[in-house]
Amino acid sequence: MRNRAGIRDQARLDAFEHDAALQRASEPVRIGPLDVTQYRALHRHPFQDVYAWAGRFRTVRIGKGGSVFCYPENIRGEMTKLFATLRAADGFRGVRRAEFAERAAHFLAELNAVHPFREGNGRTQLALLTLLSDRAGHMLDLDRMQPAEMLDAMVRSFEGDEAPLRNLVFDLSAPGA
Ligand SMILES: Nc1ncnc2c1ncn2[C@@H]1O[C@H](COP(=O)(O)OP(=O)(O)OP(=O)(O)O)[C@@H](O)[C@H]1O
Repeated sequence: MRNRAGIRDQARLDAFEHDAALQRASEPVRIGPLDVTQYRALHRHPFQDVYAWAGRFRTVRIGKGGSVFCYPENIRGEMTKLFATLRAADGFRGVRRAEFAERAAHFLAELNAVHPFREGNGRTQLALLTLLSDRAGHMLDLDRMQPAEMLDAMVRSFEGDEAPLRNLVFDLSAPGA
C-alpha cells in the first residue's frame, strides 16, 4: 500500500501504522453529530500521517475472504443512506440494552458491507461503536473483546446472520439499562 513514508515492506508498514495511530490517539478528535463527516474524521485522525487518502473513500474494488464489499461508485450514496437511518433513530438513544445490541449490530454489519476505506475499516468501526454506545448509555468494555470472536461475528453478519454480532455487543455493553 502506497504510504507517506514510502515503506514497501508490509511488516514495517504495519508497525509504522500502529505507532502513528498511537501517537495521534493522544490528541483529541473533534466529535460532533454522528454523521458521514464524523465517520470520515474518525478514519482520518489515526491514519493522517500514514496515508494521503486518510478519511477519503476508496476508489478501487476490494473484498476479504469470500466477501466482496460495496463497489466504490456506490459508497457515497450507501454511506449517506446508512447514516440517515442512524440520525432518524436518534443514534439509538433511550433504547434498552438488548435493543441497542440488535440495532448497533445491524448498523455495524451494514457499515462493514460498505467498507468505505481502502484500509482501517475495522478500527474505524470500533471507534464509531464506542461513540454510539457511550451516547446511548450502554458503554462497551472493548478490553473484553476477543478479536477472533469479533472477526467471526463480522463475517457471519456479512453472510446474513447478525445474531453472533448482536450477542457480542450485548455481552460487551454495560449491564443495567
Ligand atoms: N471475510 C470477511 N467478510 C466480511 N468482513 C470481514 C471479513 N474479513 C474481515 N472482515 C471485517 O473487515 C474489517 C477489517 O477491515 P480493514 O482491514 O479495512 O480494517 P483494519 O482496521 O485495517 O483491520 P483490523 O480490523 O483487522 O485491524 C473488520 O471489521 C473485519 O471484521
